[in-house]
Amino acid sequence: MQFFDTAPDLDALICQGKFMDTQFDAHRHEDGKGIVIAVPYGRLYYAPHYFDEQAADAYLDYFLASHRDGQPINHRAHDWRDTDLDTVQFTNIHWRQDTIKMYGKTHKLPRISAWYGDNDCPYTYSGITLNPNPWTERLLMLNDELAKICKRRFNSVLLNWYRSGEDHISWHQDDEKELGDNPLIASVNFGESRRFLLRLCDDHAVKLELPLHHGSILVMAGGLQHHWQHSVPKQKKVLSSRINLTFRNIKNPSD
Ligand SMILES: O=C(O)CCC(=O)C(=O)O
Ligand SMILES: [Fe+2]
Repeated sequence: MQFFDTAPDLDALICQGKFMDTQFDAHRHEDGKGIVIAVPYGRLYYAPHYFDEQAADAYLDYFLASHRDGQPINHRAHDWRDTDLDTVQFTNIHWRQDTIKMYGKTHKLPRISAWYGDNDCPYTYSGITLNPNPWTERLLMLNDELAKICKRRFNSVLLNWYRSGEDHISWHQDDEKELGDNPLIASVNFGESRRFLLRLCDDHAVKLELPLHHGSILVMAGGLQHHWQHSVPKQKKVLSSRINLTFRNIKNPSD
């Protein structure tokens, strides 16, 4: 698997107070690992290499640990695109390929997902309702790590597994009712780097691209989910896996 092997200098991401070649103000976060980018209606925390290579590798191995017919699968060498996942046992994560109904027809989502969280408050996502699995130790470790940045704990996490560059997520906003006003969403990434795109709903010319590398963290805050859309487009040349986790707070109807 090909990863970026040099941590880019955070200062190189900020050019005269702006993020790269954009018009958005940016400054270094006090943690020394990330930068804060101010955008209309919201702000982002972006740490391209929050976890070191070794820690990130261990997370990737954990999420994709699996076997078939009693034989362990080497997830890095395995071609997942041609694999029927019903024939694979995953050791740590209950991966599933969800379906979505559009114009009366059922379609498989172009990625594999899993939902984990505090209790059984169901969450409706892309028209499907998911009940969370109970937290695992490693997911709780990530939640604790995010608390350092976000100063809060999340009650749930959606895991997405992009088996190759064919898997993707189309333009959308995470603005479901259950997430409340101005939801804080923290994304953690392992495996292949993928392009993460943001655009203003009212003016698609106002946009931002952030590469999400192995071991990166991106936090979306403020009114971002109400005013911006985001997507992870197909990247035909990407042949192996990327795991993305988005930590969220789901409001209970009783809250
Ligand atoms: O894979 C990503 O980086 C984003 C996933 C996402 O936007 C979502 O699950 O809502
Ligand atoms: Fe999203």
